[in-house]
Amino acid sequence: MIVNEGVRVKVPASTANLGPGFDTLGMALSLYAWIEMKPAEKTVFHLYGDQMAGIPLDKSNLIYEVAQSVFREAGVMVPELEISMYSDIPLTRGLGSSASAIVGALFAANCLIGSPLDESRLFDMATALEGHPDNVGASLFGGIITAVWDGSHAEYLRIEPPTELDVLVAIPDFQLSTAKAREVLPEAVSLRDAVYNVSRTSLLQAALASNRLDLIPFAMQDRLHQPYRSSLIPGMARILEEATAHGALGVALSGAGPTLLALVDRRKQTEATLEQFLLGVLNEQGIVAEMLWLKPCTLGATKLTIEEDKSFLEIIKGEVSA
Ligand SMILES: Nc1ncnc2c1ncn2[C@@H]1O[C@H](COP(=O)(O)OP(=O)(O)O)[C@@H](O)[C@H]1O
Ligand SMILES: N[C@@H](CCOP(=O)(O)O)C(=O)O
Repeated sequence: MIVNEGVRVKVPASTANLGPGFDTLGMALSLYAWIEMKPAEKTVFHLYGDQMAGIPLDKSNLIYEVAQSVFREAGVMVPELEISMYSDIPLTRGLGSSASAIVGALFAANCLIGSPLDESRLFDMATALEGHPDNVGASLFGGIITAVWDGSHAEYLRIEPPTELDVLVAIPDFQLSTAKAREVLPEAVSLRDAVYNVSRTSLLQAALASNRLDLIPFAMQDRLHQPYRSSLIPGMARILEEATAHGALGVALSGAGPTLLALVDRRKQTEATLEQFLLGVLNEQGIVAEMLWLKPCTLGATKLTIEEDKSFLEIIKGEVSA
């Protein structure tokens, strides 16, 4: 099998659990990570950007481990790698940094050895590693992903995001790991709560697939995880309750939090009011938050052409400022 000299890939962030779609419905967002992977004499890492603090620089690094799982699966040996990564996706905030790292590593490693694994296999491997398909599906395929996972295989349908949909995220200045945010969830829920979520997830998917933004306010609520996680994010309960009165189509915890995400109809021009409301509520609770306006990202993981005369960092600088 041919091992290429090097590959560069770009991967979007994602929001999991979109509205009522707990562990099911994800959307790719216009915030990115870039990875360069090359075979090397000795493994070395170059991590750039404010978001990479604390990431291991040895073979326990997630990107390295995931790449090796691709090589094992394909029956190829590439034991030593030079890995460069730059990311604008904040760590442990509910915007899918781990999913983007897993997908980026799988995709880059597969490209490096001539893409012997198909997308479906990469999706299964990514879901097994992440534990749920919504984040990794969105980062791999882009757009809005509705997915099921049977423990060994993930199946999905990709929905093209409505063109008028904007996304506001409020990213609190504290981390909340997915593992910690899963500990507060109950083992079982009532039939009533299950029906509450099933009906809204069905309506939300149909509304997104048919450009019916007007139905989103009736379909974004959740009873499977948000009520239990609410105590971990001061101000969240009020934001979930009142954001639609301040111009959001709907609001949700992004992934396992602490980021809060609002869906907005661009034509309504409610940006300033909504932003002030979200920030005001969080500030009242003593929480500093970064507010970012994003768009749904229609592209998933993408291989970039390597321009021989440009370094990894030059490419990133060009992309980030574009
Ligand atoms: N580029 C990366 N390289 C190595 N590990 C990463 C990378 N990005 C994320 N991770 C791991 O994923 C963890 C965050 O995952 P998680 O708690 O699921 O939050 P989220 O995915 O929402 O950011 C980080 O603490 C780190 O261990
Ligand atoms: N469905 C998962 C989603 C975790 O997403 P992340 O972006 O916070 O890693 C959950 O809610 O536990």
